[in-house]
Amino acid sequence: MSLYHETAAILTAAGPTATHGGSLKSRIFKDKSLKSPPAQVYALALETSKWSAILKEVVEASDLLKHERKLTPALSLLLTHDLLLSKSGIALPATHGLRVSIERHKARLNSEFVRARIRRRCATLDALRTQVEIEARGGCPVHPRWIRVNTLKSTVEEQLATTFKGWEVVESVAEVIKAADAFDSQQGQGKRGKKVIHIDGHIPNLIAACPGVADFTKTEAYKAGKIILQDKASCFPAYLLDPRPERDGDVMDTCAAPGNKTTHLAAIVASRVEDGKAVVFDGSTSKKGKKGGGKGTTTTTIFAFEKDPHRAKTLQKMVKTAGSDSFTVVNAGKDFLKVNPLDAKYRTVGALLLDPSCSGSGIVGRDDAPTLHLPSAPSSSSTPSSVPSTKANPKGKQNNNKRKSPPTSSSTEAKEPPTKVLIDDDGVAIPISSQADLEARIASLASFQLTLLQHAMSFPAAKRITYSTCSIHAGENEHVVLRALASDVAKRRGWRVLKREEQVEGMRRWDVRGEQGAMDLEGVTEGEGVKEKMDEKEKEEVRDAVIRAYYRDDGMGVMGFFVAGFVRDGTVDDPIYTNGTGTGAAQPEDDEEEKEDPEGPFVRDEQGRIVRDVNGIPTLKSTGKKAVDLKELQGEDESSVEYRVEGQEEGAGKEEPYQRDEEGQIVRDEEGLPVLKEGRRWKVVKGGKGQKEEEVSGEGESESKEESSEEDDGEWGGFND
Ligand SMILES: C[S@@+](CC[C@H](N)C(=O)[O-])C[C@H]1O[C@@H](n2cnc3c(N)ncnc32)[C@H](O)[C@@H]1O
Repeated sequence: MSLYHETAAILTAAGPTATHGGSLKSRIFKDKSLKSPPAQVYALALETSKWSAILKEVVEASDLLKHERKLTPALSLLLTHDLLLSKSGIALPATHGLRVSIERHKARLNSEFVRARIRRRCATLDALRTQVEIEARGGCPVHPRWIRVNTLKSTVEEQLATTFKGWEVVESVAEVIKAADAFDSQQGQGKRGKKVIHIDGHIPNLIAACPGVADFTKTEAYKAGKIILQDKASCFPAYLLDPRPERDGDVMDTCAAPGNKTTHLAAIVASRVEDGKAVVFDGSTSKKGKKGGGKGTTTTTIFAFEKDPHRAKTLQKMVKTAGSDSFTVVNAGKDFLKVNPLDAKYRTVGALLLDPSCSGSGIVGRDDAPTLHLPSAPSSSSTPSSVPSTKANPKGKQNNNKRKSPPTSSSTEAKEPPTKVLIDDDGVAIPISSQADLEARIASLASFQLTLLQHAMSFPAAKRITYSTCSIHAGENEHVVLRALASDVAKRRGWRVLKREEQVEGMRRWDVRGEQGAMDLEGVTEGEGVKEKMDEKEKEEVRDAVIRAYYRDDGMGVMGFFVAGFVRDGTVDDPIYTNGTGTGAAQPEDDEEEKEDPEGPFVRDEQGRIVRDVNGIPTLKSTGKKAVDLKELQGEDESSVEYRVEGQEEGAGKEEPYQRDEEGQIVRDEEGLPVLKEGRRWKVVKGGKGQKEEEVSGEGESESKEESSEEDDGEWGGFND
């Protein structure tokens, strides 16, 4: 198969029927069956897609597909591209059938191409080239290359002296954008970008560099994890979350791969260093009741979850390269929704970053193919002429009226492609052919995003959350925030939005805030409480609190993005965490018992606290003796337990479980109770045949439940909100 056939197959597989498989680049580079060099296939596919709107006009106006019935629409685009735009022409031998079939129409194709350029008011091919590049990025100018210096491994100073040695540091991002624009208009002419960088004024340790100078992925700094290529807007969530070990304890990144934000969190957490250790949590007051009475000098843990096992591998690699693996636990292939917030492992998680899958509509101009415009194939009834018509469409108009009816095709490629293929940020391609399609897709994503956010809100010690998307749709952004705030879990637990004046300095100064139009709540259904409960003042507070970024010519040079912060002060808490389930929630353990059992069966001290021995076992008021140690019973085989029913003869009616002495007498302890055979234990139950109701209530039960939750793997059946 030729380069052209292989590329055509790849391009058309990304069309209407493709719903998965990742970005164009990853599909090509992972395709082991390709005979042509993947880089060549990718360059051809990408460039032809960029030019396809113009090439489609050229192919249709010249009737190429009518005359060359062996050509498919995709092949015609690829060959025309190389014929008209590639310096080296068509990459086939001069006698190759495909090459011949296109070159015999060269004059006609050329003149249609000139017409297409003039229609676009471009005096030169270079001007047209610039226009095509801008259109391919959705009408936006080229952006700087954003580079985050990973402070776990390097410093801005070190990078200026090494990776950016010889680069000029300019005062504003606007100067970098200007240089980037200049480079953009010269693309394809072998020109390089200008060596200028700007140190960002909003996000610490972030650099904007002019593209087209260096391939940073090839630098030593990149390979060593000293620099990370991450758009400025994508740095907002971790920076806004502002995790502080002494205040927030452990941190969770709930949807983590590939790991840009996980590693950013790690760098921020570690930047709180004072004593050489990565992170120190002092186990202060709000953590009362934790195992061991607080973590003392334990390092903070970042728990990262990634549902997709393949993406999780990238995450693991990135965490390691960034040097944060010693305090990041990667839960590979783990669905965050199945994580039990009450699991003891997560009882000190105070800050969560939620960056779920979204429509990706803010990512324009990323390394993927723009929409492919395929020319219509001729209907099977039309008669091909053997020679190219030089008179078709003499006025140079677009030949749209030639085919008023939908194209009938002999080739599957001839099908009209969907209006747009929405490639979400996980690389999933969804054909969107109507506004209704788009709305349905956004609604489905929003419902999943809201579920994740409510789940994050249910973690007992959580006090801070950021929610972010790289979407521009209000349905995935402001609406999710408003719906989450109106939800039961938010109300019950006292979650509110992190106001602008409470945000970290750089984010406070970022002026692009929530969309006014989004506050009309168009598309949000009645009944969720948002429309009913939220007044205008509250909505305005939210609008000013949330942060947006747009991929457009606004001088910011960033991708489309959205982030909101949530906080709760922790004085309001959910009864589920304080009803004696022993989850380590904000309420002290003894208070929980107080609620459960105001009088209680246990001996108390003068302050009303239950008296316990070193093992935490309380003393029964009724007997003055220790309550039965359920902890020891935990995990034992039921058959090893002998139930002694109050008021009954011990062991009555059962196979004898007691020890006997040499004379055959039952061995008894000082209280007269028979001593059980080895491996057997007493358990006291209240009267009644076969009942196994434990005499020790409340706390004992909660202890055993807590233990078992510590042992499980954190999988969770769901939070019934
Ligand atoms: C937008 S990406 C995250 C990007 C990442 N935060 C970064 O900055 O590198 C969303 C990720 O969440 C993962 N994901 C989606 N649903 C998830 C879930 N329920 N639990 C864990 N991961 C999930 C997806 O597989 C995808 O890798």
